[in-house]
Amino acid sequence: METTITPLRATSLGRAHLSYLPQRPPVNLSFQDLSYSVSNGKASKLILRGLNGEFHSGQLTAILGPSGAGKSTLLNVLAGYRVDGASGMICTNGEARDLASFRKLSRYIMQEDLLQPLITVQEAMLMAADLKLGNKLNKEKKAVVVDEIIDLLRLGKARHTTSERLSGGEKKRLSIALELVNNPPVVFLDEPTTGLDDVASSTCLSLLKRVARGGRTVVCSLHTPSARLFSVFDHVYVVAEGRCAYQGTSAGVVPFLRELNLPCPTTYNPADFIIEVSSGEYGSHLDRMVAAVENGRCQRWRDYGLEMENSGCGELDIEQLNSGVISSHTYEYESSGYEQFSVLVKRMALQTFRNAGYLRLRFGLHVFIGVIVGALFSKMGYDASKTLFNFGFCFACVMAMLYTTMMPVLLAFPSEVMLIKREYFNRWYGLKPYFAAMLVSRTPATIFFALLYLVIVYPWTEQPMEPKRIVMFVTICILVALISESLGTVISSTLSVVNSMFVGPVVTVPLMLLSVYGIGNGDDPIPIVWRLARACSYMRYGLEGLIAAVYGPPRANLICPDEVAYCENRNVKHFVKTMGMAGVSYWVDLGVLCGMLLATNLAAYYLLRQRLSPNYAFRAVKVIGQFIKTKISGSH
Ligand SMILES: Nc1ncnc2c1ncn2[C@@H]1O[C@H](COP(=O)(O)OP(=O)(O)OP(=O)(O)O)[C@@H](O)[C@H]1O
Repeated sequence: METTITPLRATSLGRAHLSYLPQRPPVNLSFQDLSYSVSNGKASKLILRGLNGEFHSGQLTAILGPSGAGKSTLLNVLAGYRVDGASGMICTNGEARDLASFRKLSRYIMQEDLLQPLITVQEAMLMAADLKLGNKLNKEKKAVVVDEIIDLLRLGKARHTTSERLSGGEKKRLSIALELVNNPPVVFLDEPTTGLDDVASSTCLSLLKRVARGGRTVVCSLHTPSARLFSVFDHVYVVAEGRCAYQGTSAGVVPFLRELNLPCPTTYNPADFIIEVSSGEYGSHLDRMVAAVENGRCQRWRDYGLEMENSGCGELDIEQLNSGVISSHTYEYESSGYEQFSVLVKRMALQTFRNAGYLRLRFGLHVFIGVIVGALFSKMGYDASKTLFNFGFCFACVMAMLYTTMMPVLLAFPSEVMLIKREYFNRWYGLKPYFAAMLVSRTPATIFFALLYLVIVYPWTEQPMEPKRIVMFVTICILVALISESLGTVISSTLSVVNSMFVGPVVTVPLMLLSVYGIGNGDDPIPIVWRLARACSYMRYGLEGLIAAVYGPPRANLICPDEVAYCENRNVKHFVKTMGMAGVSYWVDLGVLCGMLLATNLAAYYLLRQRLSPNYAFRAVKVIGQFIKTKISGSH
């Protein structure tokens, strides 16, 4: 379908005045014999059992059911968030769903409000508009779109508040607002009222109903809504034990149950009652309910009471739709890779500068470590009686570069991945622009802090003040810092914070030990296995590079203090030989470090891609991992 952008008239409902948004086709969603199972290594567990149903555009649909019934799973499968393990047919407008095309048309708002921190509502909305609408609209029109959505979701008062300071309800509304920016025809929401009080839930649901009235298919999974909230829904789909226990209007619930000889007490909330009945609190009636609605096939209750309520979708003035066909949609992003890159760099830079506390902490940390290292190795650069200690200084620099850059990544990146996952799934941007923006935005800070540390320690420890040696030393330190940062990204791109913090040291300690393996051996050869293992340690190349920068030829003999009778390591060449680094070339080390930086970044990119959309090999590895985990936990 050609996406045309025309100003839309205000709807006759006078509620959803959205101008300039791309017109989209209405999307009716239906599914037949939908099953979903998970394998836990030993056996597979059937979670959804042959469900059928239809969710129409212009309607607000609730998926209800007892806890553990399969509501979120159904939503995940319909949204395409979970694909493996699903069987059956999912159709859009009567035709088999094409997942890639469907993802472009649908948005999934997850239970947790994963919002970019330190960005105001207005900024977040404008950035979302830049990413999702590209250059099809000029700045002024994008501002109009943003203002209208902010008004629609009543976020005007919080316009200049940063996302972490928003209330629970405002966060939820911002999550919804961000996904409405390019007018998606289908919106899925997992538990949109969780954590909200009754008033906030009511506001949220009536806003969603307005969104639906704009012609979108809005589907939410919900726990037990109050009777007032329940009546807001146009369509209710009850799931119990992975089967459909009711499908129809909210008004149809009571007569449906009455027909099955399950009269709802007049003072009772019908939503609570149908959930209690389906969960077996009044005996086992689930089979009868499932049979009465033919596991979701029966349409008898679909329009029940709609004439009375005058709220059927037939009454709607759905102006934001046109008659396009979905299948001819292009799968491209609305904005170019470069546009995505520049918006993301701007967003990341803004977040970095606003995070003053973190910047101050990082600044303080580098100064603190610089002072400690400087004091420990004070004036040892020219002192022939302390040459061995000066070697220790070079090693300390490698360690400082390793831990000061890797640890923040291990701590912060796993949460960032969750955010990327949401935005990537909802097609805000591609991974390449994101990854490039991440590298561009974080590298200057890494270089700045490495320099801050070196400005303290280099002169304090009296290393040679020759410009060439300084540049060589600084370059190696920066490369070690950048590799450590990328290695942190490799580790944390697939692991949780806890696991990352565990795996980080587990990976780096052997690399650290290997970097000093064979030191002091002089010319004695070390076994090939250890040589090969040592070749994998970037810290080894870092250490060699620093030694070459400081002691590489031409360097005069060191000064032996008067009070010391004999300085064994006065001759630099002799010292380097004793350390087993006689044949070391600075340029080879530099080249290998550059290669390793490239390799770690490629690995980080690959793993992040697999985390966001895993290929078969990666999924197989995950299943094998789960299998091993089950075996291990089963054997205890
Ligand atoms: N990956 C999985 N492995 C094993 N069991 C799973 C997995 N995912 C879901 N389940 C099980 O499937 C059932 C349905 O889960 P789901 O999250 O869809 O329920 P729900 O209806 O949304 O529940 P709640 O209202 O409590 O959030 C639960 O019993 C859950 O334990």
